[in-house]
Amino acid sequence: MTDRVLLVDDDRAVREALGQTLELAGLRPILASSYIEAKDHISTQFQGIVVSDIRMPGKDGFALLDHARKVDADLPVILLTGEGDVPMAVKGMTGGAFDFIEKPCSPSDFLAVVGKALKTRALVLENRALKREIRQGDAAARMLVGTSALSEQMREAARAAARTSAEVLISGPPGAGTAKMAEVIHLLSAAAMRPFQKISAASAAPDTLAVAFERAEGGSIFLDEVAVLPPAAQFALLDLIDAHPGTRVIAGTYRDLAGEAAAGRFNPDLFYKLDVIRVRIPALKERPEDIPVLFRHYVALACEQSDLPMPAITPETIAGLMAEDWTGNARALMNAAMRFAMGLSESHEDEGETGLAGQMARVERSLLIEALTRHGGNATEAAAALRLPRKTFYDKLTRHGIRPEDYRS
Ligand SMILES: Nc1ncnc2c1ncn2[C@@H]1O[C@H](COP(=O)(O)OP(=O)(O)OP(=O)(O)O)[C@@H](O)[C@H]1O
Repeated sequence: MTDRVLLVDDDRAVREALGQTLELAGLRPILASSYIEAKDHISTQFQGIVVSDIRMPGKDGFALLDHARKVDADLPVILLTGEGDVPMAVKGMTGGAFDFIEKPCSPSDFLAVVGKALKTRALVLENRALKREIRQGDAAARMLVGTSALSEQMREAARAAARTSAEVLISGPPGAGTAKMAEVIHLLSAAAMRPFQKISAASAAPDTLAVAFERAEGGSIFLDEVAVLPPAAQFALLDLIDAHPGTRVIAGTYRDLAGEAAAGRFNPDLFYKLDVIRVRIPALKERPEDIPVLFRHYVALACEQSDLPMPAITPETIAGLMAEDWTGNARALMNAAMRFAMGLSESHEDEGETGLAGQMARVERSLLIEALTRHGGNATEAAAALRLPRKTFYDKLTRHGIRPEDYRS
């Protein structure tokens, strides 16, 4: 929301009176008494405008106007002038001020000028956000990394959920990215500029939930692992959802919530309230093509963050990664990437698996899993896809300890 007004005046009485006027109008003033105090609030992302007195001890309002124009030429600065100070006002306008207001002025005149400037600012920020989005792709493309068809389905699901304001239930194994998905849905939604609150359900008391709803008003609340929400908090959540229709609840779970409700371990009314839009995050082993992509992404990120040179990622490293089960999903892979970037990755040499035979076995294993996943656990179809006789296929499954039923969709 573009509702901030950086109000700069060395006269405390004026500052407080105008500040109150702004607050009464539902705006969020930041009061400053000098150039120095005001300066650091000014940035290209500033969600508001500047109103500054011209005459101040030290650097004056013109200096602040100059500074603001240098940081962000599209940031409206309104100057406050003394009564009849026309030459000052003219100087301000030629210096790029948005408008000027003569002191003393009525609250309605003051708010009219401020309102116009805020509207201009909102349009500029919105335009920039749109341009950024066009340049970088949307939040789903940027934040949900992966090239598999399942990844693309995930991004589409995020976009579809974001187009509505209904409750969302995200299911997925631990570490697979439920929290990330919730954030993406929020960022793509019409409430993107409102707050996003994340709560861990296991420790959530009714009071914690009430505070979160207050803070997130108009935005989204993400409840991590909602199945373990204590019973009292489950009741409170039902009421809070009804009392805050403008705030969206996005719940994450790695348990079967319908099953939990049927077994009497989860409030069924709450289940139905949350189960409006379903988004499933597949485990990493269901989309092995994403493993190298995610790994490279996080190695590059870790190197950038720690100012390290990007290490070479050899086909052997990739083969090793592909052969792992990744029960810890994206989180575990991300940690492995961080360790790798820092040269701390564990060596498999002791396991005697780095030779050609070991690497081929790992690749073979990942291909078998991939085929089973793609064919929903159907061994006949998976064997046909790999052009293997069924018997050979089953022998290989046994050798690798793979069970087709684990991949049934
Ligand atoms: N598709 C993805 N692209 C990029 N990063 C991802 C993706 N999925 C998950 N991650 C990253 O993996 C880590 C784990 O994701 P997240 O915290 O969302 O998982 P979670 O399912 O909520 O885990 P848990 O419930 O166990 O905390 C995060 O750092 C997240 O940024």
